[in-house]
Amino acid sequence: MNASVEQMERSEPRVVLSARGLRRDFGGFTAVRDVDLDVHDRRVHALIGPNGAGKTTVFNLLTKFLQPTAGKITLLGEDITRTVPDKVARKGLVRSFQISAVFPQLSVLDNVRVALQRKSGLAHQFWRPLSALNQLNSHAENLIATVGLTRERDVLAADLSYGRKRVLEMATTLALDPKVLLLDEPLAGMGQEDIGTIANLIREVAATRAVLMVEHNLSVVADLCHHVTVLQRGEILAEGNYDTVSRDPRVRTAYMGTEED
Ligand SMILES: Nc1ncnc2c1ncn2[C@@H]1O[C@H](COP(=O)(O)OP(=O)(O)OP(=O)(O)O)[C@@H](O)[C@H]1O
Repeated sequence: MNASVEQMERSEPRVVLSARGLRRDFGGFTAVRDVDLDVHDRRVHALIGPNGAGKTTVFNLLTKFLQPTAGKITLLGEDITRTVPDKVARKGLVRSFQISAVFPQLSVLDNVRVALQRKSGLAHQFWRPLSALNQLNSHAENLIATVGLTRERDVLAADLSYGRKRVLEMATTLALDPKVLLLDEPLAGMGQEDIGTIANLIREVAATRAVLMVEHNLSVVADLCHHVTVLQRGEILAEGNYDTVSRDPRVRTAYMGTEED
């Protein structure tokens, strides 16, 4: 490792995505209010809170699927408050399970190749046969190995179990090489074995990028996340590492009766 890389590894990770004074009104109802958020490179950041707290709305605001009523959003130092979703994704802010569609009638390999094709700008060559994607093969094989799907390489996506499908979605998302990865309840509906696989994958993925995730499974949040932001009724109730927020009496009250911990 050269000296500058080593220094970067040791230094405090930089903020890659930030929001200031984020607010969203729906008619007379304020779903998100005064939200300040800093998401750091090489860190897993969780957004948690009881049902209706505003987590999905914050995700939709950050990915520009919703326009904020007020506030500012910055990605890699650039103001993206008024940028359209497609452009935000191309700048490196990608929400998994959003634009990374999995095609059921394509194999695992072809799904990843198609995703890589989009990233490489070959997408406009749609009239070419699938064999035109061969140049992307080795990259696709690497990605499939990274997520642990090598054995299922030639299996149709439709024939994968639910958990393995989510792993494939992760691969197609990573094909876009996001700088900031937003994961919407990545462990929802999964069995214990798949939870372990996806959790390890998220940890690996965050070694080279930022991850912001909405997650209800608090033991996974405790295990995986460096930083936790707790929302309640659209506002930030508490933030810090899991130990700090889980000991906060306000957080315990907010969760009382909705989560066991
Ligand atoms: N398009 C909309 N129009 C009106 N109200 C909305 C709209 N979208 C969300 N809301 C309201 O905003 C509040 C926050 O909703 P949001 O879906 O962001 O919460 P959440 O924390 O993601 O909840 P959950 O954990 O249940 O998914 C809720 O009261 C919801 O009813």
